[in-house]
Amino acid sequence: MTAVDSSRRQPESRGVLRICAATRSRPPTLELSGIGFSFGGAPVLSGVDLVVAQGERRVILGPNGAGKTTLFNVVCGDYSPKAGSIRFSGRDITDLKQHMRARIGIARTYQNSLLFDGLTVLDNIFLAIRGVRRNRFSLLRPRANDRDLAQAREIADRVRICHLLNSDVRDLSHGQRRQLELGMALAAEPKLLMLDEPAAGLSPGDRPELLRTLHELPRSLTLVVVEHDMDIALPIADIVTVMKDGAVAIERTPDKVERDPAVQAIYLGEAA
Ligand SMILES: Nc1ncnc2c1ncn2[C@@H]1O[C@H](COP(=O)(O)OP(=O)(O)OP(=O)(O)O)[C@@H](O)[C@H]1O
Repeated sequence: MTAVDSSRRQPESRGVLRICAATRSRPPTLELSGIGFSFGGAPVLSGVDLVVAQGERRVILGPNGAGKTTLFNVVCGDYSPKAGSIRFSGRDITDLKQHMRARIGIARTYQNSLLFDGLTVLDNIFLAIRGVRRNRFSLLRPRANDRDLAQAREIADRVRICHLLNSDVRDLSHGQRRQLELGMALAAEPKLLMLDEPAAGLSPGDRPELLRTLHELPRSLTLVVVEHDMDIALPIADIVTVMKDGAVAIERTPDKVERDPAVQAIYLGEAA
């Protein structure tokens, strides 16, 4: 992890800076500095500083309403921050449009499914690939040896649903739909992948599958994950950021999170 402005950091962050020398030595992929956002007059994010190194797995925890999803929306361009700046691979993207952020390598999933019901798994991934290509408006039916179709099959394999290629997505289980969403986010070949509660609603049987898929993602990919389920969150995290009241409250390595009294106090609604 790399500090945006070490003079403004909480004392808790210094331990992480020492511990995470491995990730600190890599260049930052995502740098948020002083991010502020409000709905109407109600502040939701204030002074959020966050730096995620290339290839790092960052998990963001925090109680309901802490601002985690809003932060995702600001990074991906769904919302414009009212204050602060966003840098991606060294480039200031604070004012860049959402579709351009996707094109330069930022992909995300949402808490709720965003799939093309009525189409097959293969069609969904194929359309996600074509959606980020410059020639995406081609009306020609793809040939059997189409490069994008081959890539769609590879992605289905990577997210463990290659046996479902010809299934209508309406017939998939919730867990299979979440795996497909992950595949569709990977279709853009992102540098930064942001997953919003990937384990939400998964059955106990689906969780190990998700965990395996996340572990197998290439280490060149930077991952930022909001997840309430500690059994998913902690095994994949290099660093855990805990948010409270729209700000970063704590940064820890995953081994220090579960028994940390300050983290427990945040979840129990006490002063940290
Ligand atoms: N569209 C909106 N309009 C007004 N207020 C909103 C809107 N979306 C979120 N909020 C408020 O902003 C705050 C932060 O919400 P957000 O969804 O970012 O929190 P979160 O940490 O992701 O919570 P959860 O874990 O429940 O998903 C909450 O108080 C929420 O009620």
